[in-house]
Amino acid sequence: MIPTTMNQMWTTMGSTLASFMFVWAIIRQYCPYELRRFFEKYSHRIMGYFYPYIKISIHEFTGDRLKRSEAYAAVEAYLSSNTSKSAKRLKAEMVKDSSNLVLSMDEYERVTDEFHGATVWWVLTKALSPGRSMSMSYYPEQEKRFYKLTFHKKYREIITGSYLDHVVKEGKEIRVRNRQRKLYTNSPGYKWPSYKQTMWSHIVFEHPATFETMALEPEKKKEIIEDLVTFSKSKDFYARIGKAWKRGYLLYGPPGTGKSTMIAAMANLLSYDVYDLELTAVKDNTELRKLLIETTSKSIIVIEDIDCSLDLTGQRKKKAEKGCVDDEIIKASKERMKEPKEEGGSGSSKVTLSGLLNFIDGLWSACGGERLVVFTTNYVEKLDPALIRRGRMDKHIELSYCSFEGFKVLAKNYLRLESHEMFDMIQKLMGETKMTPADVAENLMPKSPQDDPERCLSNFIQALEEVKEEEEAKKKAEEVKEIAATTKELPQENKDVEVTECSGEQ
Ligand SMILES: Nc1ncnc2c1ncn2[C@@H]1O[C@H](COP(=O)(O)OP(=O)(O)OP(=O)(O)O)[C@@H](O)[C@H]1O
Ligand SMILES: [Mg+2]
Repeated sequence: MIPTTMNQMWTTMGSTLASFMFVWAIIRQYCPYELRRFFEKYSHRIMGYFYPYIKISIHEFTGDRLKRSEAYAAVEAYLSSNTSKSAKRLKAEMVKDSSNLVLSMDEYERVTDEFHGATVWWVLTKALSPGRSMSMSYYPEQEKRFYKLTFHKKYREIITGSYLDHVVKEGKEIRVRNRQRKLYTNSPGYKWPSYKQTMWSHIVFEHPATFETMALEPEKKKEIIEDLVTFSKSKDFYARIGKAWKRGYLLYGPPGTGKSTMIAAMANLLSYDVYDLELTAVKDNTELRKLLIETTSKSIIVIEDIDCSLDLTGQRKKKAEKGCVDDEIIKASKERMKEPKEEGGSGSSKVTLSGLLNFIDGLWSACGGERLVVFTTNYVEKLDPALIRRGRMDKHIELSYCSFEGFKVLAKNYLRLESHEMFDMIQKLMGETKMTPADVAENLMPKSPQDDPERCLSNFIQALEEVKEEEEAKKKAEEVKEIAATTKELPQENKDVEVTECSGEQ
């Protein structure tokens, strides 16, 4: 009895559908456009009464088509991790910079997911993009891809209330876990517009430096780490106080004191990407702004040796004296550009101090959020105060010569020694000399297989003694020079006195 009823039901449904399709084909063929639209609209409504399922689409690109949707990327990550076991047709891709094949569901593949008793179906679909206009012709993608989520209307609240949040949250976590961090640099001589969608080139960021391996006083290290971690967790705080979620760090100190190493340690601590901005390769302020817009959140924007990048020092004073600041800087930059450049340099940077100031904390700098801006310099006193004032460069960190505490970190890293009888001697010598962490590290490095920790330590003591002797000799030479200068000046002073006296007598 039941099979007969089922058969009858299927037959009725089939014939109804066939009639509907027939009518629809006729309407499509012969009806004017307005009537077709009208029919489409109402047929969807009618279908809505009988069709118990709800569909949600998550498109790959957002409205302006320049930026990939974060929701799409999160869903993609969620599905490739959670459903690749159940999908029957999988796509294997060698993701750029990765050595492994990454599996994800193939187009039109349908996978099922369960959440708190609700069953949902995901399909990856594509449709032709309506934006195949001339203006978009240089974008290679012409197809709109989107995920379609289907579920019964009785689960509406669960799905829209918590399932979608769960998918996006888990997808984002998966992306952060699997993410290979990148080191970006701006390519000189870049032409815009071009087939490339970004002005940055990148490689995988693989620097091994960490705060643990950095030679730094423990309190200073702790303070910097706490500052960074607090920043990374302060999204709500920055929103509450009405400030863009970014922070500036100025790292200054002599060469070889660990400024670049600290940037790598910062990136590793927070799992941020690094944008190493070569300012001399940036054509002008507009290009600088474009570069800024293209940086992503969770990143560190670095300008190394800011004092050498462009002639940005003390230009504000000249403004008051000579008029237009920009003209002065452009002139200075041009002079610099006449000098032989490294290969690849654009040789025509017109970036100005005001452009750079806007880059750091102008209106555009707020887009994206969660970014650190780091400047390094060997000569902090050369920089324009406007560039490094608090608010732009919020934290100034001086990296200086190696302390005994710093040496202990390096001895642990390089020689696996936490203490040794020679340490007292080293502590005394380090108190009397100035050696950069880079030099200490080099001296502790074993140079041959026979170099055991003791030999490395005695080599280091020898190096310290040599530095001490050099410093003492230099000091003595300076003292001699000073004495010579004063004794040279003396007769001159006496002569003046004599002349005065003579003239007084006359
Ligand atoms: N504080 C430090 N802790 C551990 N290693 C250090 C430290 N400072 C320097 N080094 C070692 O010295 C090398 C040079 O350091 P780094 O490039 O960070 O110096 P820098 O301050 O950026 O120099 P410059 O001003 O010339 O750019 C690094 O490869 C690192 O191994
Ligand atoms: Mg450096």
